[in-house]
Amino acid sequence: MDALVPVQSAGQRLPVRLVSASLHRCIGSVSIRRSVSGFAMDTRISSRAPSQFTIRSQQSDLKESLGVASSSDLRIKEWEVDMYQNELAISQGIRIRRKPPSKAPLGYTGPFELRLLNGQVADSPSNILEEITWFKDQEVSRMKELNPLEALKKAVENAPPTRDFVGALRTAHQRTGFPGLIAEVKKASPSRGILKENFDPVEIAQAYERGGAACLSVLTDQKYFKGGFENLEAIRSAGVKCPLLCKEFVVDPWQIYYARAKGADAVLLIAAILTDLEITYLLKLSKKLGLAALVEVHDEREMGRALGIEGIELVGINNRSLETFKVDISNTKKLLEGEHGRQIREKDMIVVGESCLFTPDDIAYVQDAGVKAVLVGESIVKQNDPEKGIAGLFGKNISQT
Ligand SMILES: O=C(O)c1ccccc1NCC(=O)[C@H](O)[C@H](O)COP(=O)(O)O
Repeated sequence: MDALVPVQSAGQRLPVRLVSASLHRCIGSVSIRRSVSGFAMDTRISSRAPSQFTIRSQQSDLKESLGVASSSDLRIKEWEVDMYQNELAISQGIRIRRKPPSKAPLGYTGPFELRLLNGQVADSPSNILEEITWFKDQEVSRMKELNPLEALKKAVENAPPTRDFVGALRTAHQRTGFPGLIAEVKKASPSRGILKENFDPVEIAQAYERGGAACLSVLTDQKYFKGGFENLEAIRSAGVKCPLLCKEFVVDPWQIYYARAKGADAVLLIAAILTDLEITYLLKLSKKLGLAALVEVHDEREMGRALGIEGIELVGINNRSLETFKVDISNTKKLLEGEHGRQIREKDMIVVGESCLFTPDDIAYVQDAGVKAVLVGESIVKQNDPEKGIAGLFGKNISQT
């Protein structure tokens, strides 16, 4: 397993001196906790009915490595690390909390007492993205029980090679003169409700491919988008050649392995819910597994963060705020102006214009702003014939024929 890169990345400022100092002291614990929650501990403890003895000895290994004496000390350490993680996220302008706030465990004394005493902490999600993120955290824990990491790693080793997602977008852009299309296979969304009643993911995917899509985006979230990993698998096994983006809310490295095992060629990393360190790490992991990563941003701050992270090839600008649902395609133009636009051109990154694109004028608008690819769902999935929907969107048949 890759070692985690240092917690404090270049240029990052933490809000409180005390926390900064504590974070440095805690780097060891953060790394341990991240590898614990992401990989080692959950997987080992959950792997097929371990005996009480195994669990106890694993816990005592962990206690030893953390230098704690009792289970209550361990709970305190874990809780503290979550709090540090929150501080780090806040310092990067991330508003989405990764978990519902929890009270300090009994016996805790330390810097977070001050925050808890001062702050009014809302314990229900502040917006839909936060709600999804909290739900995902729980869902992933349950899914890990059923699919331990070690088994997933074996599946990944035996999986067929991935397809070149970024290459397909570049080729389509060169071939058609239009932005390469990532066509979204989506039955429903929180903002728009049900988009297509008789939803057949394979039929839609095949129609998109015939219509000239370069890549497909497949919603795998069940609760909020009525998607599923079975759709990803079915599209892959039906012989669709377009590279596939697993459209998920990634909060844990385990999900990257899972996406790869289920046939994805690319994953989505949403800057609004992930810290710079997490994006850096998930990006490296994705590359290691042969997956492309689409890093999605919505505002100037997130774009600035993405540009500071080494190795990002694909940046998506979402015209929809995932917190308020407000849509505005001039967001793409705004984020590509000035210094950010200059850096993107210099690095030859592919920018993907995402959401709310309905007409040839919309496509021309985001293309003029500088995108080389677009991600489109609603306007084409809703059509009786999604193949024709693509021609309507571009004002032209963009298929090979
Ligand atoms: O679309 C939503 O309601 C939504 C809510 C919370 C998180 C993500 C959400 N959507 C993801 C997307 O942004 C779109 O699926 C994608 O960009 C395509 O957009 P569109 O062409 O407008 O369907």
